[in-house]
Amino acid sequence: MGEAVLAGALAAGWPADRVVATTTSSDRGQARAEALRERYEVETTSDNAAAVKGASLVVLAVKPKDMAGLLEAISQGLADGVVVASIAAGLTAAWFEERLPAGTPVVRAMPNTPAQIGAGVTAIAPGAHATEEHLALVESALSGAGTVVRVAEKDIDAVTALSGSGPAYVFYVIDALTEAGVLLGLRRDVASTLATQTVLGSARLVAETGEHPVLLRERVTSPGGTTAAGLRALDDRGVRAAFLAAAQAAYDRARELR
Ligand SMILES: NC(=O)C1=CN([C@@H]2O[C@H](COP(=O)(O)OP(=O)(O)OC[C@H]3O[C@@H](n4cnc5c(N)ncnc54)[C@H](OP(=O)(O)O)[C@@H]3O)[C@@H](O)[C@H]2O)C=CC1
Ligand SMILES: O=C(O)[C@@H]1CCC=N1
Repeated sequence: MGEAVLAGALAAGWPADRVVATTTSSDRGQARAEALRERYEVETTSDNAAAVKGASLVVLAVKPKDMAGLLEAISQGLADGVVVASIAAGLTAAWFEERLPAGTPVVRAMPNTPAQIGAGVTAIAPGAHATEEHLALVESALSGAGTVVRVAEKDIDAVTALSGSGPAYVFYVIDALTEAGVLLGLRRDVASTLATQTVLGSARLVAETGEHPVLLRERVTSPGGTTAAGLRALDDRGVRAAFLAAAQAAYDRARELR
């Protein structure tokens, strides 16, 4: 996810020669550093404390369990006026503020993996010391990865459950539709193309017409036709309730991560 944020910042016009990406010093981390240098022509290092010196924006993209150690390593070296943005699930702005020098502006961000192709959606929310100017800086870094929306921080766990985790639900649907096509005798590659383009086209239709999904669904559903039969099977199996339960479970899990 950190790489997607990096690619987005460069796409948004942040100059590569002013961006430093950090990795671990493990073999895997070093291989990743080499790949990042080749792909993006940015400086890389495994010295987080050195990387943050003089930075105006520090984006933290490690797993929640690794965040406390990372903050310990960088806190002393942060420049005055730096903005710290975190993309970690669960960890609140207050959690960061407790571990950073007093008054550090913190912005919480929740991107999603379509950011890799500039088609992500990211919600950002200010911590206690973050101003409009700080939010605008973070937004400018993330805007190359897709749409950016602003929310109150109390809503970030809900965002995590919906759009942060959401691509996985959609991939699950694409995979299930592909299997359904195979079950009905279609070749796997044909079924995969049909399932993928159906999800892509339907999402674009919602986004580009601005019409309500219920109305668009009704237009597909001819009286006494095939779609009505298919939708009844989804209702009979509680698929809508399953999506609500999935979002609730993801939300609850985000709150357990702190
Ligand atoms: N995946 C997703 O869809 C989304 C993830 N997030 C959040 O993004 C964060 C990262 O998740 P994700 O990308 O999936 O996880 P990954 O494990 O894929 O990425 C984390 C990366 O951080 C590196 N790392 C760990 N410690 C350090 C360190 N001290 N210095 C530099 N690099 C370090 C790891 O290196 P190594 O492998 O060498 O240990 C790894 O490459 C999480 O907090 C998650 O909640 C947010 C939105 C969406
Ligand atoms: O699964 C996770 O914890 C992360 C956060 C949002 C998407 N992936």
